[in-house]
Amino acid sequence: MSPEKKSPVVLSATNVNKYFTDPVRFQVLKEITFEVQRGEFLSIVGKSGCGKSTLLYILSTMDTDYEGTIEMNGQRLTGLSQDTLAAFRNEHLGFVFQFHFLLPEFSVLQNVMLPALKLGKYPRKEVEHRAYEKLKLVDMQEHALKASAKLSGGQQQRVAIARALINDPTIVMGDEPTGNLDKKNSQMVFDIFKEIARENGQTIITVTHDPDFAAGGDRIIEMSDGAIISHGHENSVQ
Ligand SMILES: Nc1ncnc2c1ncn2[C@@H]1O[C@H](COP(=O)(O)OP(=O)(O)OP(=O)(O)O)[C@@H](O)[C@H]1O
Repeated sequence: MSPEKKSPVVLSATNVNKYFTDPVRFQVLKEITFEVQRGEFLSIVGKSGCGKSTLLYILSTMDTDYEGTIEMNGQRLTGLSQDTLAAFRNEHLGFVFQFHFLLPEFSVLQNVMLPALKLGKYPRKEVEHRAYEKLKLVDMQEHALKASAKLSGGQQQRVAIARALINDPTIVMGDEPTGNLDKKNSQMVFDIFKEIARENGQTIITVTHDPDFAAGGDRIIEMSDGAIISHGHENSVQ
């Protein structure tokens, strides 16, 4: 693809280093530098212990104890206060984990509405309308009024995706989002991610051990021993 056709960069990490000191000091991330484009579906892979989750935790803005620079949406995030980062996260980032972390006693609809109520950008009625839209996207609208604890694992993960999407995040981050799912549900999660990247230009950054999931995206970054050893092929994001 020619450079002028490239989508804008939504995330850049520059010379990111991280050390753990317990029980002994060791460098867990080594000079991590890469960019991610708008609408790109990126997977980060590598052997267990190579530093994938540590990197994702930094990209998620939850870990601020690192060297180097992280920028997202053209904004330098490194050095910002915890409050500013929390507000940034809620507005611009969505998270899907291996375990869904839904509040079991709340309804599906309430779980999905929560991040939008916290954002405070829309009146409650509008939030409810948006939540139904996101539930429709993941084909869970018929379960909106059920307690989330009453759903199957795959259904709960789809609700967790709807919750991650409620504020229309620029970037959706996943840490093993299919790690706990069977093949059919994994495919469903993959299809939803693919659709929002293509249709809405949302960027997907996922740490995964699932080779099919990684292979179906636009690009694979491979890590080994705290460093990026392959940036993957030039993707075809328009
Ligand atoms: N809080 C911590 N303190 C000290 N060492 C840690 C801490 N968290 C992780 N580690 C170590 O850092 C290394 C990278 O861990 P990380 O969880 O990022 O790897 P990973 O690639 O995500 O592994 P997996 O695929 O098994 O989830 C591992 O050696 C791990 O034991």
